[in-house]
Amino acid sequence: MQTTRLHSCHERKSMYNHSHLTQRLRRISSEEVDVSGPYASFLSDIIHEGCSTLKVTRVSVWLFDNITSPTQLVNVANTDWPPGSCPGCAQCDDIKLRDCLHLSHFPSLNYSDFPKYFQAISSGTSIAAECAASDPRTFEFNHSYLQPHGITTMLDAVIFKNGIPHGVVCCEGKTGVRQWSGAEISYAELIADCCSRRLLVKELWLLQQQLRELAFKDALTGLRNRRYLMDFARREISRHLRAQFPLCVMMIDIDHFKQVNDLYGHDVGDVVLKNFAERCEKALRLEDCLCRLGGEEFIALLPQTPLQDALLVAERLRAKIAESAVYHGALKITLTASFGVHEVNLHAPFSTALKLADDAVYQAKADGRNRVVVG
Ligand SMILES: Nc1nc2c(ncn2[C@@H]2O[C@H](COP(=O)(O)OP(=O)(O)OP(=O)(O)O)[C@@H](O)[C@H]2O)c(=O)[nH]1
Repeated sequence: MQTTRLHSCHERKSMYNHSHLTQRLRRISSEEVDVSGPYASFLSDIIHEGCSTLKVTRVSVWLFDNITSPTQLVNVANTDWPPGSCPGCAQCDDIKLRDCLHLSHFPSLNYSDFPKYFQAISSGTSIAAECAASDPRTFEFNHSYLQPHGITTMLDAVIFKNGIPHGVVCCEGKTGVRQWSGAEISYAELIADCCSRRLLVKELWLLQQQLRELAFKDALTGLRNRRYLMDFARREISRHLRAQFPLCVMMIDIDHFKQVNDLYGHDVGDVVLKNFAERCEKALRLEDCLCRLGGEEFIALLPQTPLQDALLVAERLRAKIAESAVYHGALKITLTASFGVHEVNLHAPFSTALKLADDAVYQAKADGRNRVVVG
């Protein structure tokens, strides 16, 4: 036998409202197309929507400082703040806003001041505090916050990360004791879920950025690596072709570096390589791209530089390296380097330029080292 459950008029209305509200929220949350952008603006949009829909005074997002053993809740979004700003740095542009999310700019609550509230959030259950002043989970705010601001009722939905409570979306009202309906609680939870998803996307994006950074970086010196050089050169060649600018490569190879390792050990060799890279980087322009090709071999791409100028740069750097020593503890290590300079034929493959610069280094070594040769 089939049983039919008849919904009361109130329930039907509430169900209709709920589905109508969640549709709006789902639409907003689907608008997060540019995941590289600051998530603060996404959080701001979603809590403003929540504020007007739930007809509350304020909605804010708070995240634990440490998910496994939280000591603070940090307020990262608040409908009271003007869009695109955060309280500590009103001048912050989007980049800074994105970067300052973990800094002390934001208001925070300490576990020691509000232990019951922290414990309630850590339980993972939403807090529908009809009367915030008397609810055992929120009464700790009474004298310092609820009374001074006239807040009477609170609805807090927990934000999860990998199934563990990570923060809270806090909705506050001033309209006396308020009985929160199931639909309203679900709605607040949906806002919290949208926040957790956006936070996860943000983290994945940051990880991806870090991986990309690592893929193009030489681990020892922190300089760019060969992979970066090839990509950078492709773009620079195209730019230089269009503008008809000259482009030069300067290959640098430390002389007798094997002796440094043999005499002082590989660790000291590493220190010398790092120091060498720093000295070269300091001597070059910011727009010059210095990379470590591997071992004791480096290369710099010198944009908008004719051959004569590149030769001057190489000669200046060669002299500087030969004149100054590397100090490591009591050790004083002197170095020289051989240089191969070549003006890139913008119509030929970049690998040809690399080969010719390499040949010039080889020639410099053959001619006695510590010199600059044109390739
Ligand atoms: N410490 C250290 N040594 C490295 C690293 N990569 C390569 N080397 C060493 O660099 C040395 C390069 O030696 P060679 O290719 O013979 O060149 P060289 O001794 O500089 O001699 P010339 O180039 O002919 O002047 C080798 O001993 C490598 O082991 C590194 O990351 N750290």
